Amino acid sequence: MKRVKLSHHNKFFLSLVPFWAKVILFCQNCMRLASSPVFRRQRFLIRSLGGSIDYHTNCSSGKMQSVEVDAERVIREITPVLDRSRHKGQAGNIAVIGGCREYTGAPYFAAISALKIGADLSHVFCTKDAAPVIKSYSSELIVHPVLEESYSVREEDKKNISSKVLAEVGKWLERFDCLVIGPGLGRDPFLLDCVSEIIRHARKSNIPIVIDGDGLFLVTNHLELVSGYALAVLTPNVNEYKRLVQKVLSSEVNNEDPVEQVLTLSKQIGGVTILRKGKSDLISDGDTVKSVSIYGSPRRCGGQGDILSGSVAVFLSWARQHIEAAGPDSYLSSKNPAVLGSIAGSAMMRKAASLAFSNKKRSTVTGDIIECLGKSLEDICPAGSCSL
Ligand SMILES: NC(=O)C1=CN([C@@H]2O[C@H](COP(=O)(O)OP(=O)(O)OC[C@H]3O[C@@H](n4cnc5c(N)ncnc54)[C@H](O)[C@@H]3O)[C@@H](O)[C@H]2O)[C@@H](O)CC1
Ligand SMILES: Nc1ncnc2c1ncn2[C@@H]1O[C@H](COP(=O)(O)OP(=O)(O)OP(=O)(O)O)[C@@H](O)[C@H]1O
Ligand SMILES: [Mg+2]
Repeated sequence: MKRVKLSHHNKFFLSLVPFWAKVILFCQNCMRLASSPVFRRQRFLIRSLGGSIDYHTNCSSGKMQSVEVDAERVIREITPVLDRSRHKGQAGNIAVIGGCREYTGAPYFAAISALKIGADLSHVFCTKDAAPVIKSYSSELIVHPVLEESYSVREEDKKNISSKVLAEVGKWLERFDCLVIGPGLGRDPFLLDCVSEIIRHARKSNIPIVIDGDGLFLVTNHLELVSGYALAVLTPNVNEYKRLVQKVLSSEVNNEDPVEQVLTLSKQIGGVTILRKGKSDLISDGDTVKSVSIYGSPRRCGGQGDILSGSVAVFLSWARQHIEAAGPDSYLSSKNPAVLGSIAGSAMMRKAASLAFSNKKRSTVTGDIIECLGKSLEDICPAGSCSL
C-alpha cells in the first residue's frame, strides 16, 4: 500500500482536529470510497489479477456480485495425500478418446498430462493408424487401436464395425474415473457417430466427461449428447466458444458481459460446466461463474488446451472422490466436482505454462509445459501433504 506524505501545512491542521473526530472522518471517507464505482472496479481488478473470483447472481438485484475464490486452495483441498495405504488405480484411471490419421499429438498431450499430474493410469482410444505413433511417444500410456474412420470401412460393413468398436470400448468404460473426448479426434462422420454412442454409454454409467477439441465440434452439432449432464465439462477455445454461442444462443460472443453470457450458455445447455479458455478462464455450471486469471504465459503454442483437458479430468475425479469421502452432511456435498476440477485444472495448466515460459521464453512448446506439471503441483501441494 503506497504511503501518503503530508505537507507541514496539512500536518498543522490535522494536529488541531481531536482524535475522535479523525476516527469519524476516516470512517466516513472509507464508506464513501467503498461505495464509489472506482473503488469497486479497483477491487475487482486487484482480485482478478490476484486469483479466482467467484460470481454469484444476487437474487434481489440480479446483478453479478463477486466473492473471492482461491484456486490454489481448491487444489490443496481436493488433491489426495500420497500414502502407502493406497493401491494402483485409486489416484485415478483416465481415458482419452481421440487420435486419428491427422492428429496424434493432442491425445498424447492430454493423456500424459493426466499421468504427470497424478493419475495412476492413462488410456488412449484412437484409430489404428494413430495407435503405433502414440505408443511410440510413451510406454506410460495404454493405447487401444480400436476406432475407425470412414476411409477404412466399406459401407456395407459400417453397422458391424460400429458394434465392434462400441463393444471394445464398452469393455473398459466402467473402469474409468473420467473420459476426455475430442483431443485429435478429427471430424470423420463415421468415427464421430461411434463416439456419440460412447458418450451415451458414459452418461448411463455416470462417468464424468471432459469434451474438448473435435469433441466440441461433435456436441455443438448434437447438444442432446451432453444437455442436462452435470458431470460434463466443455472446454472451448476462442473458435469453439464462438461456434457454441452461435449455435446455442443464436448470437455472437459478448465480450462486454462475458460472465452473464457464459452463465446463460451453461444454463441453456442444462447445467453442463463450461470452461471458456482465454486470458482469464471463465467457469460456469449455470449457477455460479468463477474466473481463473492467475499465472499463465504469453506463449500460445498448440497443445495447451490438450494439457488442460487432461488436467481437468484428473482434478474432477479427485474432487468427486473427495466430496464422496466427506459424506452427505459435509459442506462439500453441495459443491460441483466438475466446477472444482475445472478451477484446479485451469490453475494447474496456467502455473505450468508460466514456469515453462520463465525457462524457455519464446521457444516454449507444449512438451516443456508438460514437464513443469509435477513441479507446479508440488509448489502448491507438496507430495507428503494436502487435502488441506
Ligand atoms: N499436435 C496436435 O496433434 C494438436 C492437435 N490439435 C487438435 O486439432 C483439432 C483441431 O483443433 P483446433 O484448435 O485447430 O480447432 P479449432 O476449432 O480452433 O480449428 C481452427 C480452425 O480449423 C478448422 N478446423 C479444425 N479442424 C478441422 C477439421 N477436422 N476439418 C475442417 N476444419 C477444421 C476450424 O473450423 C477452425 O476454422 C482438435 O482435435 C485438437 O485437439 C490441437 O489440440 C493442437 C495440437
Ligand atoms: N491470452 C491468454 N493468456 C493467458 N493464458 C491463456 C490465454 N489464452 C488461453 N490461455 C490459456 O491457455 C490454455 C489453452 O487455451 P487455448 O485457447 O490455447 O486452447 P486450445 O486452442 O484448445 O489449445 P489446443 O492447441 O491444445 O487445442 C488454457 O488453459 C488457457 O487458460
Ligand atoms: Mg483445443
